[in-house]
Amino acid sequence: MMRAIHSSAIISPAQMTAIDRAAAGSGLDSFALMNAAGSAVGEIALRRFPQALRFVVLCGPGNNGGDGYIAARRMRASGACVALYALGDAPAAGGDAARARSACAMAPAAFDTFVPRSGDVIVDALFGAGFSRPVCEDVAVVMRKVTAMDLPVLSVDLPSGVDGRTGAVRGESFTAARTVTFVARKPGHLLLPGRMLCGALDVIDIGIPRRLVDAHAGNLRKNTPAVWGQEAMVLNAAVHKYKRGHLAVFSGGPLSTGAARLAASAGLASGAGLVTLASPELALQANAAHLTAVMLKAIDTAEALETWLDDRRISAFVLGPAFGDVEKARGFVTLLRDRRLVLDADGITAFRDDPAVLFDQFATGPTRLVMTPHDGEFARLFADLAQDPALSKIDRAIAAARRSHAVIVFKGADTVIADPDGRALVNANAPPWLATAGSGDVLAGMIGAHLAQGMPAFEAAAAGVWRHGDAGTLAGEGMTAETLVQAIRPLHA
Ligand SMILES: NC(=O)C1=CN([C@@H]2O[C@H](COP(=O)(O)OP(=O)(O)OC[C@H]3O[C@@H](n4cnc5c(N)ncnc54)[C@H](O)[C@@H]3O)[C@@H](O)[C@H]2O)[C@@H](O)CC1
Ligand SMILES: [K+]
Repeated sequence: MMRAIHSSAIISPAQMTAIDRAAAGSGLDSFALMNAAGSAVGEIALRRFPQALRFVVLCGPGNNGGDGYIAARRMRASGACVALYALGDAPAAGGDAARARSACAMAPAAFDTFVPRSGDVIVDALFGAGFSRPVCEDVAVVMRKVTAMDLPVLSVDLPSGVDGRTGAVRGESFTAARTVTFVARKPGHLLLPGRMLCGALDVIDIGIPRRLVDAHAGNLRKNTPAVWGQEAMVLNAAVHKYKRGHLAVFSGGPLSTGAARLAASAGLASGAGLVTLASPELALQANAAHLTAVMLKAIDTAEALETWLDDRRISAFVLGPAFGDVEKARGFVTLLRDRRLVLDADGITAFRDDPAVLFDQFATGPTRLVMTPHDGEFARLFADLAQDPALSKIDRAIAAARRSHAVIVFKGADTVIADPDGRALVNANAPPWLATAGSGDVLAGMIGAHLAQGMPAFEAAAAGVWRHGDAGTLAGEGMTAETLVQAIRPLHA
């Protein structure tokens, strides 16, 4: 009776409200939806926490609490021991939550009388989509006690205290062992710190027709191969090496060549047909000593680069990893402005004093620039966006992409990929050990390879981020950037 959803859509709490209204407008019974939601929660609680001596259902004043009352009824009907506590005022008369509360036929005790005890499993139905202000101290105290006693928490929709739009914690929150949400994931399930607090996530179909969801969902998705797989080039024996793309990676000076070599080898492993390291004269020896399949070319000056660029078969470029010379970086970017380019690290920092100089050069024509900033680099180019507390990481990435005419890969454990046209993806397959020296250089090379093969910039970036996470998982804990490159799987593995 309960169906899990496998869609990659992510919908904001506001979009969820619009979907809700549309469902009511099309004649769907909103109480039936609440019944489906609450029953699913009750069933999952029974199935996943058979060790419970007592289920404690904590109900808030809104519809999240309504789901809690239905769950309590469902669990009681199966013979489980259920205790019910209500926070704040009774739900508004005539609404679904009030109806759920009276249908439950259990009188809830006052929230402040709850004393957690060993063997309790907490069903957290305090706040969900309507969470609107920091939790008060009474609630925070209970949250801290439950966490300190290590009691399992099953959260309804979201761990209470987590903002569904941003993933931020307001005041205090539960740390859930599982979260059951409805219709689709919300940003708070994927963005940090929310993601760390959700535990395992169940996304349940409560019977809202797909057409209503599609009509109100925006352009936000979870990053999966389904999003970019169509654009991934189908490689076969007839494909000439130039058709698989020629990627060029710029090296730093003699004492900082490793980062660019990592990017270059990652580009080759990701499927570029040819990769050339463009190196300063002084670093040629150091680079040559470590390269085999990657080719080497001396490029010191803007003039040398300009001549080299006559070769239009060089189909994408990576500039930034340990590049060092920011003035040279700015000059090179100007020459590369009509080419497909991944700008990372020093390539981003080079424009910190006047980001518009960079953005203007990519303002017209197809989207061809991909930037891969971590938090610090993002703040250098987009200080106002980085500092605006009202914005989520998704909002920031989308605004930055619009402003810079570039695909933005806003890195972190919850990397967001955004296109200037408003599409965005949140990535969720990266293991924590991917945060290691050189990992970003590998990512830049992987995205470069996809650009070189002709994938559109957004899909090239998304595929790079996903394959990077996949390789990290395969390489395992203790990996280094070198073993990460070795773990990159073929595009069509
Ligand atoms: N289609 C849907 O959207 C469905 C929604 N359902 C449930 O409905 C929930 C949303 O319901 P609501 O919009 O009523 O919102 P909530 O129940 O999440 O919260 C709203 C209530 O909590 C209060 N509140 C917010 N923050 C507070 C704080 N820090 N301290 C004290 N009180 C606070 C508000 O004043 C309001 O009374 C979802 O999370 C989900 O659990 C389900 O019933 C299934 C159907
Ligand atoms: K909740």
